[in-house]
Amino acid sequence: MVKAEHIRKKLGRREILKDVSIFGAPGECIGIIGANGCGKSTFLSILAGIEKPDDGDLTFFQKKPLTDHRVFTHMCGFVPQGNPLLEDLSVRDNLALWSRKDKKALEQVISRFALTEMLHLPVKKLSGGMKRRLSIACAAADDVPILVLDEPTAALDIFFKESIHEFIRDFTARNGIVVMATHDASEIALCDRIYYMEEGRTEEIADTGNVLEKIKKGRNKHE
Ligand SMILES: Nc1ncnc2c1ncn2[C@@H]1O[C@H](COP(=O)(O)OP(=O)(O)OP(=O)(O)O)[C@@H](O)[C@H]1O
Repeated sequence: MVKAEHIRKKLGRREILKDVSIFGAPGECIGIIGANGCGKSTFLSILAGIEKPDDGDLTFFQKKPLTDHRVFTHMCGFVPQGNPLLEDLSVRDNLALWSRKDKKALEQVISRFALTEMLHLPVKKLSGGMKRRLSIACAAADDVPILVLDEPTAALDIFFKESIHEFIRDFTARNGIVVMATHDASEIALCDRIYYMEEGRTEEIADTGNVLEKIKKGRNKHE
């Protein structure tokens, strides 16, 4: 399982995260929603080991990543909001760079993400949708049990969106845990558990039918 408890984080002088807690069991897709700038990306980068929290704790399947950083590497794949790929390198080289897998296992990832045709291409020649798909393939290449995705399908067309949603469904069906920030209603529908973030705090939303109403209220408060 994934557990974040009472995470706090200051950026500059502002305390962006004041008390953020989430829980995810194997096979669950966890959604983090909330208005722009509420701190979703900051929290996800802590969950993926990119940033350190000022306070609070993380547990990944009884292991403590904050005291043993290797736990992040072995258990967690991360797709940040921006493009993490090296643009001048080929698709194959990006996959090899991100993964510790042997050649045979890598071939399976290439086939699962339908990347065969473009392996030799430099990343800079790919469309935005293909780059996103490749970023997720890189994050998932090592068969990690946890995937942290920051707005995985933002700005993608319906075809790419659906192919990434299919991957998320397949990953959780194989008992993986996905934690993702999203503003997308079709993605919210994929989630088994949803946390609403506002003013640096999270609240689990029991009635997922209420989600859009909640976002609207939060937005009005800030206008
Ligand atoms: N390095 C930094 N120093 C100071 N403030 C920062 C820094 N990085 C981000 N912030 C601020 O922290 C707040 C939270 O940003 P964050 O990107 O985590 O929000 P978000 O919920 O992911 O937003 P969005 O939905 O737009 O992606 C924002 O107000 C942002 O301006």
